[in-house]
Amino acid sequence: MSESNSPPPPILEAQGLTFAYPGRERLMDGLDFILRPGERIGLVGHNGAGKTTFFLALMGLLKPQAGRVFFNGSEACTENDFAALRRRVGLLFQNADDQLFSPTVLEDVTFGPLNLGQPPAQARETALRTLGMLNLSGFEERVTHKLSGGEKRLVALACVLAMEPEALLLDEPTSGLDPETRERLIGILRGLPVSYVIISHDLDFLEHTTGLLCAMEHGKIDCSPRMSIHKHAHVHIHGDKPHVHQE
Ligand SMILES: Nc1ncnc2c1ncn2[C@@H]1O[C@H](COP(=O)(O)OP(=O)(O)OP(=O)(O)O)[C@@H](O)[C@H]1O
Repeated sequence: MSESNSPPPPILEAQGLTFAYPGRERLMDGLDFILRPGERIGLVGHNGAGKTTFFLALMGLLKPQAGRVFFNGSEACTENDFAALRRRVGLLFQNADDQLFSPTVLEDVTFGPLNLGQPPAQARETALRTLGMLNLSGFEERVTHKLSGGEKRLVALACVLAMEPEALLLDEPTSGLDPETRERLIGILRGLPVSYVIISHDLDFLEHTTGLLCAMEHGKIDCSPRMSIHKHAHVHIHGDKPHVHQE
């Protein structure tokens, strides 16, 4: 097969990640994971399983004791490599306050495009367009720290999307959202032309926004087909494990 016919490399790949916080048991123990172009993955697992920690390792925000991370087929080794990865992969933090730091919404959403080198007028345009896409027009001059929890979450998502990322890592995006906003988020995610991984305990949300379900347990991630959410499957929590009834 000629090189041009070979499939594109995974957007993100983790090989053999191993990590423990000092004095704690291992949260990742030879963990492998692949996000391919076009894939939308739901990641479930009990509280404290290490899902957020895994995202931080993928982004280079935490250094595993062993293992490798690849971005578009190239290994990310240095801090510069991970900085480049972070310009192309958006992480929505579990806590929106970790994402928002500017006085106003517009300043916060403009920060990413400016950082990517867009001239101020273009960065402002990008930010306004992104806010509009999320139905947040009119929020531009709002004081970020005075927003409600759900509003903060959407503004944090706007900050991530304004960078026009190739892939998204979303850590519990529905927490704090009312049913209407949650529905709006489902529509937004379904319309995005990006691959993503969503950590969530909300299996109904994952059923609507992802095509593959993976579970993190005992330091590894299992994405075997039996975990997939099928169109007509009934999904619910069985014990602390996602449980899928086949037709
Ligand atoms: N900086 C830290 N130092 C020590 N332990 C930590 C640190 N950060 C997280 N932990 C612990 O590591 C474990 C895994 O945390 P993590 O947030 O990755 O889990 P999670 O699967 O995302 O959980 P949840 O579903 O509750 O958000 C937890 O027991 C947590 O208390």
